[in-house]
Amino acid sequence: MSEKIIKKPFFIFNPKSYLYGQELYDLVEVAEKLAREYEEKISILVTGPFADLSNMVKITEKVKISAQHMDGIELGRGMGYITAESLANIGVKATFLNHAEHQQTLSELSKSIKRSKENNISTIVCADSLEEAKAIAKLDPEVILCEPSELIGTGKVSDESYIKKTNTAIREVNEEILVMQAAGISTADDVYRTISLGADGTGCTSGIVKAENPKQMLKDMIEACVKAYEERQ
Ligand SMILES: O=C(CO)COP(=O)(O)O
Repeated sequence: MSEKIIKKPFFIFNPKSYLYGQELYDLVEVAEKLAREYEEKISILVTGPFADLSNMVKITEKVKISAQHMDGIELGRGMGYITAESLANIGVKATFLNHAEHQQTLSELSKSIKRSKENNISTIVCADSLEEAKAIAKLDPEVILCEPSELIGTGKVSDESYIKKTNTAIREVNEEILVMQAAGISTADDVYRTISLGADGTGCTSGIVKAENPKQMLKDMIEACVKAYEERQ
């Protein structure tokens, strides 16, 4: 069993392929400062391109660094694949799986989740619909990210009924799974609303990388996550 490294509430900054190198590390350092300041109050994760992960791990202590994808193969043949061992070896603590921009079949997902657990890597598995979320919940990932693909990058967020329905459906299958709600999160108010509606965590890509001041937006979103969760308790 993998040791759980993600606690409620959590916030994931997921710069995808928008950023790399120093521009990315500058934001990772902002996230690290906040993770130290709010250590008891929030888990903060940042994903990165594979080539940047090792450098990101070196400049962080409290922020958990996540891969954007991981394959379920064993060590051996597998040209161009990413193994759990290679990520764990450099200190990566989590991985996204089945993102709308890097989809996997249920059978591939099941293998990736198994290999992640064998290597103490937390899994954040994306689901595009209520039905997909229920099917993925049976595979026992650490986090399910409910993220309707059509909202990604639009600045439009899931409606209240979708958030509540998916939160409940996942917890009915397995109450240990953490529920993340995202896609279209573009302001600190979006973060506050999502957590207030019962999500364990949320996150953002374009709302931060395209903001006038990405560092400030990252800070505002993380603080909104802490505030909403405290008020919910
Ligand atoms: O795909 C996403 C994270 O998994 C979200 O993307 P946006 O924040 O740009 O909508």
